[in-house]
Amino acid sequence: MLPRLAELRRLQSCVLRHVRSFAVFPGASPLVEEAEEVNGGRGEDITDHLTDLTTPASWYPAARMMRRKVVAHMGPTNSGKTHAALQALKAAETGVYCGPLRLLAWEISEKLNADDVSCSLITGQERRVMEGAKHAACTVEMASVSRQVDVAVVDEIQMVADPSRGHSFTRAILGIPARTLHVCGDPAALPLLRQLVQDTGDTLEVLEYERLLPLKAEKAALGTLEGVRKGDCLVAFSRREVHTTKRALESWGALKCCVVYGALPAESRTQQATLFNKPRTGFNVMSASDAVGMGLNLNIRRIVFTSLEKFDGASYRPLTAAEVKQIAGRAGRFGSSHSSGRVTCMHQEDMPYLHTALACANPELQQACLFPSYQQLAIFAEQHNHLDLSDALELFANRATLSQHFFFSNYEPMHKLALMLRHLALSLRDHYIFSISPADPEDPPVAAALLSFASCYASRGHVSVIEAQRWQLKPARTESELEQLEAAYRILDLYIWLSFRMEAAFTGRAEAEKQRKLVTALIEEALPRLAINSKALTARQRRQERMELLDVSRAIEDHFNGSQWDRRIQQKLLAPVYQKPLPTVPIPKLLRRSRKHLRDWELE
Ligand SMILES: Nc1ncnc2c1ncn2[C@@H]1O[C@H](COP(=O)(O)OP(=O)(O)OP(=O)(O)O)[C@@H](O)[C@H]1O
Ligand SMILES: [Mg+2]
Repeated sequence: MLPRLAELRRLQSCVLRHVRSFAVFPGASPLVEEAEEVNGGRGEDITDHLTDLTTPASWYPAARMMRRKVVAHMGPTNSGKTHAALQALKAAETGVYCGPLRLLAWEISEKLNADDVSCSLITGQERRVMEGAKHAACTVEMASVSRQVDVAVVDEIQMVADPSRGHSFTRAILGIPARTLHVCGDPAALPLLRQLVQDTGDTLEVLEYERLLPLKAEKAALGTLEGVRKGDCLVAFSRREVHTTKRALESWGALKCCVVYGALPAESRTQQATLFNKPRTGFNVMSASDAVGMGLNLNIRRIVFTSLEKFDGASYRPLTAAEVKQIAGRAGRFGSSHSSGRVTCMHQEDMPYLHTALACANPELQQACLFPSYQQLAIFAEQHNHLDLSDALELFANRATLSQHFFFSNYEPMHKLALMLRHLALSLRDHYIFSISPADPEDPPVAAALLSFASCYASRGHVSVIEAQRWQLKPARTESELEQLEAAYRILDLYIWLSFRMEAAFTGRAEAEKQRKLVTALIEEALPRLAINSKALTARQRRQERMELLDVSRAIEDHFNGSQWDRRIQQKLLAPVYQKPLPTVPIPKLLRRSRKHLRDWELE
């Protein structure tokens, strides 16, 4: 047999082996499966060009077999874009909605089911498959690129330029095989969208929208909290400030304050939004982080920025104009009880920047984010003497060639997790799944949980939610106990996410979902009751807390660098939260007790 042919045969079997290793995830609805698409259509020269990412449109054979009609709904926030796209989705025989947040996917699946369009919900952590449903609402990462539908909606497409998650939007826009693909987003994304549609050979129709209700920037800043009125949403950029603002507002007794922030479970954010939106609940103002910027339909009269700076993981930076507008645009939603939206700041010195940001158009997006599929990485690793995932990722990123309209995704978080796990006996596929999981390497308890899940899995091939993590589920009396509950939620969420991808090993999903529900109830029970006041911590306690966090992050850092855990620090990290025995109180009783708290201030 010709050597070339032998080489090809070997490669072909290698591709098939990797494709098969990524079976469609059990429980996914027929419309949705995740990232196991075949990197098809490139046949014999796959090794030479494996890191050639210059033609991503050719990665999606199912979409290329049809001439799709792309409809772009372009406009500012609150201009009816999603609403219009949903009308087409509801009228279609089959369809899928892809959004950036679980909250949005939830909201849309609720909306469609309420309108008698049976719609499944598929996110990384939820599978609510409705019997016979021909519609699904999913997070964009879960979009299928091999199942054909009549209509697909990809919402918030300006996120195609997001350095970490943008590649999922690029994959959805290039690869969903929909007869009609509706995309909604900011007009700044239009020139780049035109380029993507030109690459795919589809047709493009552009619909432009105006804000449905005016958004007015006030002239003067609020100055102090005394100026806060019902319907206001105060926006801060740290969990601590959100709670401190809540505490300060409630200290007068006139206002009851809901909270929304990223670390809060999605269910609790919805519950807080409902408390805020419904009349006569008594909760008439909101203290929120930028998590309020997308996904929740809120009855906000005015947005008050307590700051126009945020910490982006490395340093403090001013909000971009797009971020200011995304958040300000939440005021005065069409259909809410307000005839317009208003926006201001707490401090007068921020007002000029606010006015400038609101007045300027968002800079046009130049490039879409791109990341290789699992198959490409797996074959590349195999072709290079079976490199482990972290090395393969680095080498691939260094060698990748892209066209001028794309940039390589920020793979740092995934690389850190891959490094942390590289000493474990994991197959490439399992190492990849653990490394793309929604564990934030900068989130010590969750990173520690991932490490223990993966260690359990590598040594025993099985991970029960009770075995791998032990935490105390009890009503939170202090802010740090509330933070522990929020961490427990994220760890349960991570376990459930893994259980959908490694079902035979993570067998405690039902138990984890029950505990996640309990933790959510305990968090929601604590929020209105907890007197959180960062000043309550003495300077010594605050210093101690900061030292602990420093110790912990140093331990995690050591781990990333492959050195041994510092046993003392590991005990410090794991002992306070995870290694105490579960409460003797049986869970249902604890849940009833929490429910009793819930009833005390439940909605009328
Ligand atoms: N034609 C309409 N009839 C009734 N309600 C509408 C209509 N258009 C929009 N709405 C409602 O107005 C609100 C804002 O609309 P929508 O969410 O579609 O705006 P958007 O442009 O997608 O906003 P964002 O950019 O913030 O996502 C929603 O509650 C939506 O249901
Ligand atoms: Mg929208």
